[in-house]
Amino acid sequence: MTAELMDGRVVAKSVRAETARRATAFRERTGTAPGLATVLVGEDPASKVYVANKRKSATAAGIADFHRQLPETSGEEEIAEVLETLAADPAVSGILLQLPLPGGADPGDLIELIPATKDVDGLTTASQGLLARNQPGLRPCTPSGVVRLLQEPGIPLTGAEAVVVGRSELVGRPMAQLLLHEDATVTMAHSRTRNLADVTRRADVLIAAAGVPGLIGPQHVKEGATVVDVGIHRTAAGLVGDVRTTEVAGRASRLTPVPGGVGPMTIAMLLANTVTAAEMQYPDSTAEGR
Ligand SMILES: NC(=O)C1=CN([C@@H]2O[C@H](COP(=O)(O)OP(=O)(O)OC[C@H]3O[C@@H](n4cnc5c(N)ncnc54)[C@H](OP(=O)(O)O)[C@@H]3O)[C@@H](O)[C@H]2O)C=CC1
Ligand SMILES: Nc1nc(=O)c2c([nH]1)NC[C@@H]1CN(c3ccc(C(=O)N[C@@H](CCC(=O)O)C(=O)O)cc3)C=[N+]21
Repeated sequence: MTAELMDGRVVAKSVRAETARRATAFRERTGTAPGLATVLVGEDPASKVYVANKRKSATAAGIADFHRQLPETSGEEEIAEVLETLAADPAVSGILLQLPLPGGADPGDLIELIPATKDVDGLTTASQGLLARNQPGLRPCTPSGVVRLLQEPGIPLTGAEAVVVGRSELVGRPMAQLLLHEDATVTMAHSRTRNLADVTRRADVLIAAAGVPGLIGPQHVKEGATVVDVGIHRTAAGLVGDVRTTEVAGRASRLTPVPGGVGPMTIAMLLANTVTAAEMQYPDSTAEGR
C-alpha cells in the first residue's frame, strides 16, 4: 500500500475563502471588520515565522491586524497590561498569545486575562469547560483543523478507534475531546505510556502530536490506518514531523505531509475562530458558528 497524501493546503484554502466571505458579511452588517491581535514576546525564530504567516493570512481574509511585539525581557505585569488593553478594545475580536513564552514562563494566569469570547486559541479555563461539555465556544485551532481535514474526504469517525499521542492543552487533550464528540473510541498516549506501539497499532485514526521528530514508524501503524502528523521540527534536512513519512506510507492508507498538512489548517481555523469571535461579540448579528 502507498498512502494517499491528505493536502492541508487545499482544504485550508477553502476554509479561508469561506472565512473571507463571513468576514465581509460581518463588516457589512456592523461597519467594522473582525480584528485579530497576535501577541509575541521575544524573538523565537519559529514563533516569528508562524506569527508572520498568521498576520498575512488574516489581512488577506479581510481581518484587521493588531500585532503586539514585546521584548524578551517583558515581565508578567507588562504582558498582562497589553492583554487587558486588547481585551477591552471593541475593535479586537480575537487575541492569540503565542506560546511558549520566553524562559519557559507559565502562561496560565495570563491566558485567563483573555475573555472567553476573544479566546481564539481556546486555551482559557472557560473555553476548555465548554469543549469538555460539548457546548458552543471557541476550540483550539490545530485540533479543529485536524477534524476538518479528516471530514473533508469523509473518513469515518463514528465508532472508529482513534489514538492521540500527546496530551498538551493546546493540541493533544482538545484533539481527544473533539474526536470523542465525533463518537470515536478515543485513547490518549503520552510520555508515560508503556508499549506505545501496542497502543497506536489499534488505531484506525492515529494523531501524532508528541513533538518528537520521527517518533512514529511503521511498527506503530495498523495496515490501512489514517495517520495525521501534527509535529513540526526544523532540521538540517528541512521541516519534518513526528512521523517517519516514507516508511509509514507503506502501511497507512492516508497520511498528512509536513509541511502542507496540519500547519495550514491551524492558520485557517484561527481565522475562522476570529470571525466566530467577532460574531459572538455582536449579539445582533446572526452567529453562524464555525
Ligand atoms: N502543525 C501545527 O499547526 C502545530 C504543530 N505543533 C507541533 O506539535 C507538536 C506537539 O506540540 P505540543 O502539544 O504543543 O507539545 P508539548 O511538548 O506541549 O506536548 C507534547 C506531548 O507529547 C507527549 N510526549 C512526549 N514525548 C513522548 C513520547 N516519546 N511518547 C509519547 N508521548 C510523548 C508529552 O507527554 P507528557 O504529557 O507525559 O509530557 C506531551 O503530552 C510539536 O512538534 C509542535 O511544534 C504544535 C501546534 C500547532
Ligand atoms: N498560542 C499558540 N497557538 C498556536 O497555535 C501555536 C503556538 N502558540 N505556538 C507555536 C505553535 C505552532 N503553530 C503552527 C502554526 C502554523 C504552522 C504552519 O503554517 N506550517 C506550515 C509551514 C510553515 C513553515 O514553513 O515553517 C506547514 O506545516 O505547511 C505551523 C505551526 C502554531 N502554534
